[in-house]
Amino acid sequence: MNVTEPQVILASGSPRRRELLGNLGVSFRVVVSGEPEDSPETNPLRLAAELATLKAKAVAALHPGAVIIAADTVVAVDGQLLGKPADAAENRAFLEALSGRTHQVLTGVAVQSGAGLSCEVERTDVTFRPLTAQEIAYYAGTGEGLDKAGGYGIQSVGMALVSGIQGDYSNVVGFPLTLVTRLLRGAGVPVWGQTHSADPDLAPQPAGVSSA
Ligand SMILES: Cc1cn([C@H]2C[C@H](O)[C@@H](COP(=O)(O)OP(=O)(O)OP(=O)(O)O)O2)c(=O)[nH]c1=O
Repeated sequence: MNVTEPQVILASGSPRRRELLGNLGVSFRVVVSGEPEDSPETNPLRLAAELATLKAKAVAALHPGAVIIAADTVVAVDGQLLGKPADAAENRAFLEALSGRTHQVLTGVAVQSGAGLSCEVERTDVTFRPLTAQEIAYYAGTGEGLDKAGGYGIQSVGMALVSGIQGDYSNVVGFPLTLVTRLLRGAGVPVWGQTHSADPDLAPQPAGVSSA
């Protein structure tokens, strides 16, 4: 790492986020905030932004001077919020709610740096094919969805539940790479060796909450 580059901290215990941030060629270390992810917020977009901001600020308070990046993923179907299922029974209930429908995956990304806090939310629409009771019981029995919002993992066995996706795939896995790239570059962190991009979609934008 160049000595003038800011120190980057990923405020997340998620192995998916660690792997995806590594793919961007960013040198970083991991510090998990341990903040409880509790909020009375019922709007999925605002909830994702609020929880990502909470995680980033908790770690920023302990590491002033570093650039902190945090994220939070929530799933919403027909106005119902689905977090991580508590057990296999709740995982089955989530899969029943998602079966044959299109749901929204929203990931809030918060970057705290000397320039302040930037937080935005990326949205991807995912459609599940209609599932039989046997398929729901089978997938819930794998346990794959228990540590994941919505109770499934699109990157693994759960891919077979999905009939369509509209938007950024990496967002569903919990780390929307186009948004992450833009926010990190806006905070002066090189991604693939660059702090700027000719692509207008990747140009730094004013801080705020928006959906794609
Ligand atoms: C829908 C879906 C979610 N997920 C994951 C992404 C997130 O890691 C997780 C949602 O929980 P989060 O609370 O966003 O993240 P986390 O608890 O895993 O990690 P941390 O709070 O420390 O950053 O669900 C998948 O991996 N695949 C999927 O298809």
